[in-house]
Amino acid sequence: MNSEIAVSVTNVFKKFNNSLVLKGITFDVFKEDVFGLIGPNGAGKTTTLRIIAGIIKRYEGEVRVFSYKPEKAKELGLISYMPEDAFPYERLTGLENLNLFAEIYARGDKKLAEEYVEIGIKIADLGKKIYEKTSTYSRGMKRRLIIARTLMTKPKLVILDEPTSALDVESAVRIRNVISDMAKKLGSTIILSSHNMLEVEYMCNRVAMINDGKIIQIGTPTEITEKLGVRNLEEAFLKVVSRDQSVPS
Ligand SMILES: Nc1ncnc2c1ncn2[C@@H]1O[C@H](COP(=O)(O)OP(=O)(O)OP(=O)(O)O)[C@@H](O)[C@H]1O
Repeated sequence: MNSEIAVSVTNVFKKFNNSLVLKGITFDVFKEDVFGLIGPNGAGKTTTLRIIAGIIKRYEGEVRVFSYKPEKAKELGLISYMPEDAFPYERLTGLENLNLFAEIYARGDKKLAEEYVEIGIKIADLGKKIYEKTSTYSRGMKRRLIIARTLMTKPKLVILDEPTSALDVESAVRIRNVISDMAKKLGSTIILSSHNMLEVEYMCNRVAMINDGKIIQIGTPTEITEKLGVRNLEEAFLKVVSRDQSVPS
């Protein structure tokens, strides 16, 4: 496993309207990790991802992405971020969506744009549907196209906010496989968020559990489950949360 640090998050605090939503978050992500940030609704996953992606710029603490500040890493094109509510352009076909983004990211290099699209078509794996307007796509197909669009430019850091939320089992499994597969093939570092702990256990080599703006466990899924003497990450989460709540602060 690679032990070079891709992303470091050190003692990060974030307030929204005087309400503290991140309460001193610290973790490292290693190069080529598929790193899962897991926790319940409102725990602070999206806020953390948006800070790493260079979208939220005001916070306390230090974040580095390949040694750069997130804004700089974003400017250098090192980060590709997929928000939870990302959708393709519905008036365009799947292929036109991929072409559009490939042209933007290739900055005039036609050959590179073609290469991106070729990779995108493979990742999306939509068959003939790729030639149809995305307004005719199911939710799972749209998600596959968006993930293809996010990964096809071979970014050094891919950030996926809830990549499989609201998908049926079959679509979720396909997307999980694409993510695990592409991480290996493209050599990208991937950070994803999810509240589905079992899926994260399957997909990620390292995870951080976040609850109420704090990291409560970090490690490989096996390290965490063995340390806590439980069968899976769901049980681990419940055990840590109930233990924390039973200790007066
Ligand atoms: N722009 C904002 N303004 C005010 N409060 C915000 C803003 N963004 C997030 N919050 C609050 O910060 C907290 C953490 O939200 P965040 O979206 O990071 O959680 P999450 O773990 O991603 O949740 P979910 O799983 O529901 O997407 C929540 O209480 C949320 O209401």
